[in-house]
Amino acid sequence: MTEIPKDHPRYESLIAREKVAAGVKMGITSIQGLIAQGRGESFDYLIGERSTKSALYAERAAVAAMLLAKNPVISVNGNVAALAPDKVVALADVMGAKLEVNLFHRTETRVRLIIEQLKANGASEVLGKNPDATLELSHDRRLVESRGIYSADVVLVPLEDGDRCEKLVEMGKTVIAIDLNPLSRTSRTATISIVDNLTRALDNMIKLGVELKKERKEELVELITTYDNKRALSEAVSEIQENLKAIAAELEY
Ligand SMILES: Nc1ncnc2c1ncn2[C@@H]1O[C@H](COP(=O)(O)OP(=O)(O)OP(=O)(O)O)[C@@H](O)[C@H]1O
Ligand SMILES: CC(C)(COP(=O)(O)O)[C@@H](O)C(=O)O
Ligand code: BAL
Repeated sequence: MTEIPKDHPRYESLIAREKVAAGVKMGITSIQGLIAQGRGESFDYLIGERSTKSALYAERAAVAAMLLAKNPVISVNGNVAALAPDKVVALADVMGAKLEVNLFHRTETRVRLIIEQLKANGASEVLGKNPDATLELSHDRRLVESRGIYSADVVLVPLEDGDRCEKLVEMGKTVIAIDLNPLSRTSRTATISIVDNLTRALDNMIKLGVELKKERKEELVELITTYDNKRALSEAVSEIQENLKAIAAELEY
């Protein structure tokens, strides 16, 4: 990895880029994952590279939904495994959730390497190697495990594809997306759309998980029933508008 000086103004973002590039070299991340990361970075710029108010609102509801779930599952792809293997394992622990590898550019080698990566970061069990169920999709993301994504009531899908997200919602599941693009089909079809960077979102969710675990069940139910995803998404778009307006005002001469 290229050494990134700690005092670089975009340190976090450059480290993330190095991690995804290293993921490709290790065979964990698909080459297409680099493009997905670049698209994410551009939206991160637009939201100001911080967790916005609307993101925190969605993250709180997402944590409540995961804590109340009977079978919560976190879906892991090649970008997630490169960027935050320690954080997804920590989140699964706090939430009592299962981890399942689910890939668009699926190869058995990548599935194996990602499982090894998660285990090296402390996961005891990772599903995805032996899919025994299918979603109604015409690509490899259809391959799932019956104990995992197939029967999950709540699924966390970071960096998701719109059509699988839609399918999971159609199956009656609560789908939590993490996607920096509030305009993506994923963001617009998920039950809870978190418009935030994967690494910041996971850090926030781990902290919130520890905090909300101490709450009464009624409080968690209240958080979910009062949550409005349209409001969260609309605020995410407004936050981008405000950010751009502030920059435009600065540039005006
Ligand atoms: N580190 C990251 N954190 C959060 N989101 C990210 C990150 N890297 C990439 N993304 C987002 O993940 C998405 C993955 O890209 P992909 O090409 O699958 O989107 P898409 O096909 O446009 O999605 P959709 O089908 O939902 O419209 C992009 O919208 C991108 O903004
Ligand atoms: C690159 C990726 C974001 C993930 O790919 P994989 O790790 O194979 O699920 C994929 O969804 C895509 O948009 O191309
Ligand atoms: N975004 C296209 C591929 C996928 O994530 O399923």
